Amino acid sequence: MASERKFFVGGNWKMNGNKESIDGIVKFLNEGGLNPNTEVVVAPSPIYLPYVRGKLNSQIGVAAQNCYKVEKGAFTGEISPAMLKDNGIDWAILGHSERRHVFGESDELIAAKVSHALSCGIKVIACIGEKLDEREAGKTEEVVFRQTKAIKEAVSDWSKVVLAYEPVWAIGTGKTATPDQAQEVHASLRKYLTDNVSADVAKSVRILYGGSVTPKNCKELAGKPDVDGFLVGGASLKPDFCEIINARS
Ligand SMILES: O=C(CO)COP(=O)(O)O
Repeated sequence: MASERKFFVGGNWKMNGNKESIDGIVKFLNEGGLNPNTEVVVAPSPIYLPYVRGKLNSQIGVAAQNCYKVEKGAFTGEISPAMLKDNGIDWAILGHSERRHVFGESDELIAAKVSHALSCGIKVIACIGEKLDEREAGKTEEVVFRQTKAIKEAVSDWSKVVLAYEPVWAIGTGKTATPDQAQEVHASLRKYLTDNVSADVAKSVRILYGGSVTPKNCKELAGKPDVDGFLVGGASLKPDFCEIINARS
């Protein structure tokens, strides 16, 4: 089953890097002997998007970490999907937990962004995930289903969407979900998609895991049948990111 879905590894650089450090990352990615069976996309800070696009091998995709829900206008500080397209950028991460919880983005706003990005030809890495108190209260499914529902209502073409399950308690904490915990949620999400979208979409959509993925834990996570790749933060800034990209042979 999992083999029908191309393994996908995204590197979310968040608000990190400068030209010098980016040159280093680009060098190891361009020369890193990456598994051709893995789709790789990196997401630099917006100011470096064209810089990175210009330097990276064309097989490696580049994503924005966010974009806005309309094409243009009086929205100081925002970037539109049309502007991404204009700069050769094909992907956007939307609904990341830091956008939700540091910048207060709602399911409704994220859905509007997903819908507009797709309509402009930008592919979407749509993020979902529960907070620690929600997990401890037994509400993991309720939260990720609510977030997925908002996203599914905005999606016109699932072949342009990758889902990323990133439990908030695992992001940047060094506390990874166990492979069984990740598999359990991924399988529930696939069942949700079967019941609420279609069996075909459930079978074909890639569900990534994110949250303290490292070269050490990536292989075991990648061995789970419903884990189709990773969205990696901290470890995507280091040369051993290549080991994560090659986690599944
Ligand atoms: O938020 C993440 C990727 O989007 C995960 O970050 P870390 O890999 O640093 O935990």
